[in-house]
Amino acid sequence: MHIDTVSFRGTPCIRLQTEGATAMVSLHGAQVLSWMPADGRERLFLSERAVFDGSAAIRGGIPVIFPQFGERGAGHRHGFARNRAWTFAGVENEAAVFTLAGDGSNADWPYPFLARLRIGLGAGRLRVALEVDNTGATPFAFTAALHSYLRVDDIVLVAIEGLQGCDYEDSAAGGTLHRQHDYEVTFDSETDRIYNDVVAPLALLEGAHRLDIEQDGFGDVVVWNPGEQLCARIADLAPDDWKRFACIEAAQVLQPVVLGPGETWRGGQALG
Ligand SMILES: O=P(O)(O)OC[C@H]1O[C@@H](O)[C@H](O)[C@@H](O)[C@@H]1O
Repeated sequence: MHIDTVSFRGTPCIRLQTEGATAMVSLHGAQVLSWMPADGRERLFLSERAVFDGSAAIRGGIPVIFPQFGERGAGHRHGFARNRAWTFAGVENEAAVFTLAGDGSNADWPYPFLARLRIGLGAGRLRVALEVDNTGATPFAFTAALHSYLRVDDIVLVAIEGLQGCDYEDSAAGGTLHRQHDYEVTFDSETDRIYNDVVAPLALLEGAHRLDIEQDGFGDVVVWNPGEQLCARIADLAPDDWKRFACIEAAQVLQPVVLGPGETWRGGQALG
């Protein structure tokens, strides 16, 4: 894998290149901002209005959500990891490794930890894996997600396969519980769901395009698209951007991870 440091949209990034594919990873948040497989077609959505000055999370790419998903806890919405400077630690086993260490001084989540994000790239495949070590002396609990913003041409033509039969919490309808009866998930308004116990691989379909999505370690899948009305209220999205992405997140939300001293948790998402 060829690695160099570049400025992308004005923010310092590590660029990964192999077999004709390229990925840009921002040191801010260890966030993959761009992924172009060898066919040269960008697969991730990154908002033109994304903020890169650290004052907010970067809207798009693959934000790392840790140690709190959404507002399920006393800490920052979607956790602090997406707003921290991570360290590029080099390449190990063909994957670029980024680390973030906590010394327990964070008031909202006061636990020592070491997080590693491993990013592997192939001609047509991207794999992102999060590892968390408990480096302290007491157990801690956390929730997490790889919040992938997958780029589409028109959300109304998009379908997700692989969730039929799964139960989900509908966050856009007050957290009510439902079962996915239809074979495909499609989008016609705000969609914000947490599917649990997902085992089948997923696929994002749009016309002739298909993106396969696999996950391991993570038990849940979050599907999010703000729809037109919520999109209009999100400052770092353009009014039409809701048409341009579907978030399919490998997540561990409904059953928090509990990690004892010296233990490690791992979860990953592969796209391709
Ligand atoms: O605006 P944020 O903090 O990046 O969150 C975006 C969305 O992230 C999704 O994961 C949540 O399910 C949504 O409820 C939320 O709106």
